Amino acid sequence: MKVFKFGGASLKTPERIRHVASIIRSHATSDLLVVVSAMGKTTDLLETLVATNRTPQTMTDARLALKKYHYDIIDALFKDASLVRAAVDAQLEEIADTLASSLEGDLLYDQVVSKGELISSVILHHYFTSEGIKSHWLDARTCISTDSTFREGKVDWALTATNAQPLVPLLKDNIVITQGFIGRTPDGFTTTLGREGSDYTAAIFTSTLGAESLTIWKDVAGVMNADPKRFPSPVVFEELPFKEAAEMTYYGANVIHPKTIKPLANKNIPLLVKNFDDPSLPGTRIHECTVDQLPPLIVFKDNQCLISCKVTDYTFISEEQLSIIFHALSELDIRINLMQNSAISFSFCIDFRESKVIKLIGRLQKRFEVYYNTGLTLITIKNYDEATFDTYRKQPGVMLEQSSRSTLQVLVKTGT
Ligand SMILES: Nc1ncnc2c1ncn2[C@@H]1O[C@H](COP(=O)(O)OP(=O)(O)O)[C@@H](O)[C@H]1O
Ligand SMILES: N[C@@H](CC(=O)OP(=O)(O)O)C(=O)O
Repeated sequence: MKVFKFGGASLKTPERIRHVASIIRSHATSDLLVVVSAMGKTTDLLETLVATNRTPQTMTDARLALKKYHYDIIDALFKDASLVRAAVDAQLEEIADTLASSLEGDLLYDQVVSKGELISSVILHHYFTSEGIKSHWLDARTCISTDSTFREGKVDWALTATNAQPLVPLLKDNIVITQGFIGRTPDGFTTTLGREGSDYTAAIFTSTLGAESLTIWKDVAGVMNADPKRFPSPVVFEELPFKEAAEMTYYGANVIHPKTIKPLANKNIPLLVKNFDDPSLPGTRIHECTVDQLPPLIVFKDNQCLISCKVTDYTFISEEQLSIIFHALSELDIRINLMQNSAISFSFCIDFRESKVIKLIGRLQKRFEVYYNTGLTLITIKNYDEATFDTYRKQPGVMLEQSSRSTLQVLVKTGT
């Protein structure tokens, strides 16, 4: 069996959804698990419904936009849209009920933001069925078990593997369509696996079911040495070792979610990144291989925050102080993207998630003088050559820089 994953960019219009059906039809009508994300920018819209600065007006606008966007897609896909409209309405009503409940914070976020995938998978299931593709709709939450770390659910692999077993016979006669990005806690709350986490869901199913491959369909020709939205003509890799792909995603190449590689590499299952618009293109095969002489890989990670902790009494930064900082980071589940220390201060760069950063700074201020900057981009150049090394070091606004024999990282001021 195989697993296919289609992201929001591949599902954003009725034409693209028709194209998804044609890709599926040309590959198989059974032994295929299809994982889908929310359509287009739906997840961003859902986030505005739970944002801390939401106003009645932004909420009304977002609700109307959500309904109109999905209705327009449904009306273009179905002759009789009433059944599918009703299914979408049911999800929208659940969102309204949840927003009116006493839930709050990250728990509320996950109950609402998870709805995008539920809506898109219902529409696709009905569309496949109307097109004669035998499709079974699966609620991914009945398989993907997580703990209660809302917004970043940690997967219970053993339970998930047990939950997924009933899929094996089901896949013999149908394709199974399910949602990326979402899971469920033991006490029945929905969790999300982190923004852009549908790739990870697809890898979990692939690994758990022992599928022969995972294909992620993207709006690019494959994995490239730089984001084509930032660079005019990057090189497309035909193949890439798991290790290189894992490092690229770790540094922030958002073509694949960082957690996707490990479950596949551990079971030696190839990951194919294929072009959605032109499936005849070879795409990129990520697997166990060696590739000589990779070109410089350039990765931009936006929305970074630099925090500097300075000791106040001229003591040098010691293991004890570092342990206080790392303990706070670990308790708040924050990952460091770059770090550097001097005699009396320790600086590190993390993703800017406002609520977490505020909590972290509050804790660190008890022991240190704390300074921070936001609106930064971390640029990583792996396998740098002389030209790229010079270009990136000399650009304006560099706040922190670090290089090893093969990798250069610069943290640059880009926003406010
Ligand atoms: N190294 C890279 N190679 C290819 N695409 C990249 C790379 N880095 C960033 N990207 C971006 O990733 C995008 C695809 O990811 P994404 O928008 O998350 O797709 P989806 O919605 O299908 O999950 C591309 O449009 C491209 O701009
Ligand atoms: N819809 C979620 C999960 C996801 O993975 O989406 P996409 O596959 O479109 O990146 C998000 O936008 O974060």
